[in-house]
Amino acid sequence: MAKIIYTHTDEAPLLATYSFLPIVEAFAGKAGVEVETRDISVAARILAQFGLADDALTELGELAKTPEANIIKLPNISASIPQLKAAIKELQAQGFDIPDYPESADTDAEREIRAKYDKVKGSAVNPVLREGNSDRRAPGSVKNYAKTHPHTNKPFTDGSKTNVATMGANDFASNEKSVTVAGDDTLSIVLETAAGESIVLKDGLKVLAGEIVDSTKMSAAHLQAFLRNAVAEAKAKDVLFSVHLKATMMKVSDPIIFGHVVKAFFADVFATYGDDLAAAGLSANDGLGSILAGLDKLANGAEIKAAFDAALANGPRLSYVNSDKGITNLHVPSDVIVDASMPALIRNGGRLWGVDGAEDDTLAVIPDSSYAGVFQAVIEDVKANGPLNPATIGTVPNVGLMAQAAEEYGSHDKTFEIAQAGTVRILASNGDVLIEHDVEAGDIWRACQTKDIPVQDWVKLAVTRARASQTPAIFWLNESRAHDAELIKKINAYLPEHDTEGLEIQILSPELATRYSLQRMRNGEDTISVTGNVLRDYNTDLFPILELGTSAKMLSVVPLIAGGGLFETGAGGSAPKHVEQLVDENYLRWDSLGEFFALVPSLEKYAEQSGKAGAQVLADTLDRATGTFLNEDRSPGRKLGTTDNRGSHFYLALYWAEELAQQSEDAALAEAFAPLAKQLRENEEKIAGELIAVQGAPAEIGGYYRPDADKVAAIMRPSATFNAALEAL
Ligand SMILES: NC(=O)C1=CN([C@@H]2O[C@H](COP(=O)(O)OP(=O)(O)OC[C@H]3O[C@@H](n4cnc5c(N)ncnc54)[C@H](OP(=O)(O)O)[C@@H]3O)[C@@H](O)[C@H]2O)C=CC1
Ligand SMILES: O=C(O)CCC(=O)C(=O)O
Ligand SMILES: [Mg+2]
Repeated sequence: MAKIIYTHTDEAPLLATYSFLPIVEAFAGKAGVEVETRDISVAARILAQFGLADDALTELGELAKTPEANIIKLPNISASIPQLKAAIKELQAQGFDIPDYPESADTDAEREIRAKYDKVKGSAVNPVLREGNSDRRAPGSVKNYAKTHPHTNKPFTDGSKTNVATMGANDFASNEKSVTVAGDDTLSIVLETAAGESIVLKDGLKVLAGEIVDSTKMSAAHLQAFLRNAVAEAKAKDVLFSVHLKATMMKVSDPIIFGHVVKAFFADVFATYGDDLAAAGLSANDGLGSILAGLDKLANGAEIKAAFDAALANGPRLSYVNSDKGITNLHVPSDVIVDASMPALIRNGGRLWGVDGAEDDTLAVIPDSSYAGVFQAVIEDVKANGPLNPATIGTVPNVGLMAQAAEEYGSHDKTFEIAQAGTVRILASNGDVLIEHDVEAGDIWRACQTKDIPVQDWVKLAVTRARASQTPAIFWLNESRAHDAELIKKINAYLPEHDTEGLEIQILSPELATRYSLQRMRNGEDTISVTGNVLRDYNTDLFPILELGTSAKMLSVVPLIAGGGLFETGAGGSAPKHVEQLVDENYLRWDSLGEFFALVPSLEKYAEQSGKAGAQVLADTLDRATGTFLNEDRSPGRKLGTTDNRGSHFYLALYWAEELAQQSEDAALAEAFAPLAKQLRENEEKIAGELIAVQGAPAEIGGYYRPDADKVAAIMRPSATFNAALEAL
């Protein structure tokens, strides 16, 4: 039977769910729309590994491959190792019998535990559920709202020293090699060491005919040299030093690169004390925060702490995530995530925050050059032409290739920090060498796969969106990159299968595509970016943050290849700092517009799947209610004493109930909702008052990764009047 699955995730979206889901359930129930929930939070996923919770993620991953899928997916934590350890500790404290994260994996038992936790680590949900390509855009109503209520993109100062530093050679971009396999096969990845030993890194790697396979490496020696130069450059130019990686989504490669940055920034400390730190199991990959927290275990911990302090004082000035709490850019690998951090920097006039909280120009280090040029191109444009004006600029929606773990999403089990020098080869089952790279110890080698069906679907989606919105579509691909060159061949083969008459469709390198899109944007024109997986991620924070101030207001749909729907909420993340604010002052700034937008196509899909016309009425009325919500400016404010997330849900419920009461397609629904609409309208001031009255005091939720359900429900639903009205529906 048709049903909508609403996911419980983490952090701010989870808190918001405790307020919004009861409204959804009450409204859906009246139209006979079945809503179920599944818990895919990092805590639940850990417990599932040890048989202590249902494995909802595997279940939903299977469902996503069927036409029945109708899943609403809120942002979830892609956990770094420090986050994973914190979650484990919290669950143990709550009485769950789960093992510690093994620092080393020397025994079979340790390896087994490590393997379980590795399944939870990093971007573990999205690649499983995203069995389709991505369609993310700002709905017209949101774009119009942004034009009439523009946020501020600050100007860069004259002579701003902010720039991106990137390798440009000896990195993933420049070392890439790629092939398209002719037939179905099973590949293996083998390292032949300089001493002549063959080590199988991975075998049983199934590929399908027409699949693009690529591999590449980042040279550790060149990465270190690049980073030492970048540290020196930041010092010489007297700007802040900041690094921008994706240690969550690129869960194997990027924490290693992050570790190199920590070691380069604190080169002298590691030269003197590196062995002591390693012996104590303190890894640079986990960040400065983890190292500092573990120093008290060491006999010479105080001495090492003093060395870190001296390095911080003498090195280039480091950028800070939270200067009040002394949290630097290098503290936690998951604190600064490039998709959100670079646009936030650009929106802020190219400035980040230093040790004293003061803003300054920064050297933004993005080691791999595959996509760093996109951010540099935006910076150069804004320096030359001034900030982008949200009141007048066009929009850049995205069609992104990500289905079936396309591109970097599929690299997790094929990324290796090479232990010994030699040659890594990808071998066909008949022994043919498909790709090979010479490697040194410490190099990061990785392979990606991109299946043909997702590429066909992506090209089709691009043409469909270009046609539907009468907007040029630009494929952001660099013909001199090996993988992109293979993709371009496919695009040239598949585009003629579609009616592209009268449409502008081009292939431009990411840098040129950025400049072209920005130029059109400044003319008020729209341009679809059709990209691979990583640029999908980057562009769907970059452009929304510049256009709308946030990516929370995006419509984010994943038409699943098997025919079902995955409806994501917004394009941003789980906003950890919002949880902090709720706990400190009982105020939740999370904007649920993404959830409202997701629910409309989900209800439409349900109507199609179940044949229940009432679901379509719910969708249509919710769509109109969301329009009123925007017109009436009911999104949460940022400050205490204004409507927060809970208040915004009340207003949505009010407008939705009124739309339902007024519509004439379904008389029974109109009748059912008339009393609720009346009651909410009559009690508007009282309910809004009850929701604001609780603000200002700390809120205890009984956990961070697995908060206490009753406590959160009480905190997120504090209006007795509103609760009673919903109850009576
Ligand atoms: N789809 C998914 O599952 C995603 C998950 N993540 C995960 O989220 C975590 C945090 O990632 P991070 O990169 O810091 O990104 P976040 O988006 O969580 O944080 C950056 C900022 O985005 C803004 N923001 C995002 N969504 C909303 C919203 N609905 N309402 C209001 N503001 C919002 C806030 O910025 P401001 O102050 O400027 O308003 C927020 O502080 C990580 O674990 C990451 O892996 C990240 C991206 C997507
Ligand atoms: O999968 C992840 O880790 C994050 C994904 C993300 O940032 C996005 O989809 O925009
Ligand atoms: Mg993203």
